[in-house]
Amino acid sequence: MSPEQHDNVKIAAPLIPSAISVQSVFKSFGNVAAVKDLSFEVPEGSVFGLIGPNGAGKTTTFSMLAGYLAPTRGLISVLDHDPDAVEALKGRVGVLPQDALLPPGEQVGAYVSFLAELQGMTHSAAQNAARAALAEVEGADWWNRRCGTLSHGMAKRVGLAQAFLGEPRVVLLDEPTAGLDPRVAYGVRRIIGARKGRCTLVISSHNLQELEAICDHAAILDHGSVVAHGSMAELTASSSEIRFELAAGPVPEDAVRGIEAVTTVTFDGSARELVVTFDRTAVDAEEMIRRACSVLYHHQARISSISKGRRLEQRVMELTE
Ligand SMILES: Nc1ncnc2c1ncn2[C@@H]1O[C@H](COP(=O)(O)OP(=O)(O)OP(=O)(O)O)[C@@H](O)[C@H]1O
Repeated sequence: MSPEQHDNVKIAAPLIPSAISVQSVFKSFGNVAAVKDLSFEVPEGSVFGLIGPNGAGKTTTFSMLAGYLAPTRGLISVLDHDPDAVEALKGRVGVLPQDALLPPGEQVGAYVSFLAELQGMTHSAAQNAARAALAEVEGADWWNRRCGTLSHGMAKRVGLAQAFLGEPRVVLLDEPTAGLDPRVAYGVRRIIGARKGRCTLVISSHNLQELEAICDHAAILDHGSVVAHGSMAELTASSSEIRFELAAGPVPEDAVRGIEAVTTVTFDGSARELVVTFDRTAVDAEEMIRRACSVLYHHQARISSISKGRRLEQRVMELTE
């Protein structure tokens, strides 16, 4: 399927203001078009996932949002400024690049507080901000450690601390859990999750389960273009589609089709999955589950599991090549 054939799921204009706006952005490297006609909005206060397979354009997009790369064409605004407006955005945007390296000979506390001073803080304010940021990533005890002695997971958390310095309004995280063992990755996810509601977070990641759990909005990229964007509920259709996994036994498809507000019913015999879509302006998902369960039980169907919508992973597989 070519990108042009994708049903570009554009959700209605956000009711909340955008922290980041990307409009018709193109980025080429020589004759390689890394990003083509990219447009999406990141609602203020959201946790926004940048999703896509290898080569989709995530890092290029991330680098443009962070002001590291200029678009070839199009408009990006971060908190109503060009992303490279260093002075205007100083202290208001925190960035964790994917391969951020710490200076091995520097002590953690001195390094993080130096970065805080670069944001314009006084020496004592910078020390306080560095202590607060390190405490947030559970690294308060590392103040006197040399960066070069930290494990990969600790270094990633120091990277997060520098991105959180001074309560930025926007935090950009590129692959924050890549290469971490599951326990450390879990800890990093917990730290990021605790930031929810305090700022706008943009997270680029390959880990779709992680993004589904943590993000409330996302853009799915493929071949340099956005193939879908919107709230996680919209992307996974969790408010308009119910999936029933049925154990061996009757599958009363027609009876389910007859339920008021049901729009389509399909049954995948190999997965034994009954997929019910419905008019969500007429009923909510919980009411549809109640109605469908009642019909399924009445016809002696045996329900193994019920889920709302598709997994993000499934949606991404459908939309990307
Ligand atoms: N500096 C560059 N010079 C030439 N081509 C580039 C450059 N940076 C990226 N590209 C190309 O642009 C396209 C998008 O790359 P990008 O790194 O943004 O994708 P990605 O989604 O981050 O991929 P991955 O998940 O593998 O990191 C790819 O085809 C890549 O080869």
